[in-house]
Amino acid sequence: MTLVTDIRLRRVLDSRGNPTVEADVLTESGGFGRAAAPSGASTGEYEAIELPASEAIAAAREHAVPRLVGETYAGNQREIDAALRAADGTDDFSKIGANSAVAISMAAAKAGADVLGAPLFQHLGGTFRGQNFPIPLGNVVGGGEHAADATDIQEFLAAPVGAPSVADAVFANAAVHAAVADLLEERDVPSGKGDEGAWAPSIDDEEAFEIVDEAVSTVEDEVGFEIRFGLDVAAAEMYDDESDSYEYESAGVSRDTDEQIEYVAELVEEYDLVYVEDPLDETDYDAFAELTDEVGDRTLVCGDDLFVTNTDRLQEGIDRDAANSILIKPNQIGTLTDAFDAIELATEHGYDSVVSHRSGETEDATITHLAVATDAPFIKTGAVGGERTAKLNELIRIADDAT
Ligand SMILES: O=C(O)[C@@H](CO)OP(=O)(O)O
Ligand SMILES: [Mg+2]
Repeated sequence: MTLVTDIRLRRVLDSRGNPTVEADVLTESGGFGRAAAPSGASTGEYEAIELPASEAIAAAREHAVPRLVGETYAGNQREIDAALRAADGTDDFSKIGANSAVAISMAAAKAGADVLGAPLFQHLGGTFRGQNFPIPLGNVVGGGEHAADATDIQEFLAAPVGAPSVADAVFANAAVHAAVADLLEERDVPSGKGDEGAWAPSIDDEEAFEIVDEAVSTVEDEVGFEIRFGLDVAAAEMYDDESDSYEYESAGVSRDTDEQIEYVAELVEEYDLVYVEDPLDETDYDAFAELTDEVGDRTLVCGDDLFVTNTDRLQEGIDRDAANSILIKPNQIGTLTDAFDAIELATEHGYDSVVSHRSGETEDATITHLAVATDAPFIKTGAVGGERTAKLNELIRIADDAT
């Protein structure tokens, strides 16, 4: 029934206005799945390779499509993803592009779910999924690679940890986003938005901490449940190899590795941060381990560029006690199978998984289903903006049993 009978690939727009790969997968019994690849700006050095969309499409048509059509079953995700890997033949999908691979992988999963008549999260995670929901981490202020002339820290993320329901959590993050706008206006700070819809004012990190802290407290008082916040430092982007230091350009501050560890530990303390992603360079397992030793009992120390959803890199982190959570981005590794394997390895070793969007996104909501399917405690997918609300609204629908 789920025999793949056709795969169509096309270029569509992502949220930054760049071309990305969209895949349609059709099956023998009329099953249909469509998915599109997202795209990062602060990409990790060890990520799978994204090719220009037209190149990725041409390569996938030549090498992957003939191996999948008439040969594989959309209901068998491991078989689909193994065929994609075999068609590519490299470790990093540099032949067909991780963008083609992930679009086909996700579209096949949707086609499989369509034939079975099950919601995608249930097809991926089994019949007992759909009872627990991830807490959304909402980007409310940001800079780094996502906006010019804004904060050095890439993302300040609202975390409605005490929300009684998914919808309450989603609306709380939007309210924090709105409260930040009010505070910026009070301070006469003009602001546009960055790639993920977060405010991107021309302020330094210190001022951003004050504003986000106040916005979170204000909304917490309004809604009556606990809201905390966290960070994606994206420290690899500010790390300078030659001087072995972290350069905070808007504040005009430079920190060596020990100072960076102390600085982040102090931030965790002062703001009771619930989450700290990529606080250190993507190659520095030792520094990650030191910080985790200091604050890992109080906060999630999450590896994004450090682990790049790769089980080898995660295993190394586990062996070295480098962190206590992993960011999961299917396009960083190329297939849903690989993303699942990373989540399973993480869970086995007590690491929390945070399923994540990219800064360049589409209306595709596969990551929401992946988060529910794997019982991930958090999902990072912005707070506002159509390509972000596509995921958040899907989460509300899943919780409402309406997918
Ligand atoms: O660093 C990150 O975590 C992501 C998503 O927020 O950004 P990008 O997609 O640019 O890598
Ligand atoms: Mg990150």
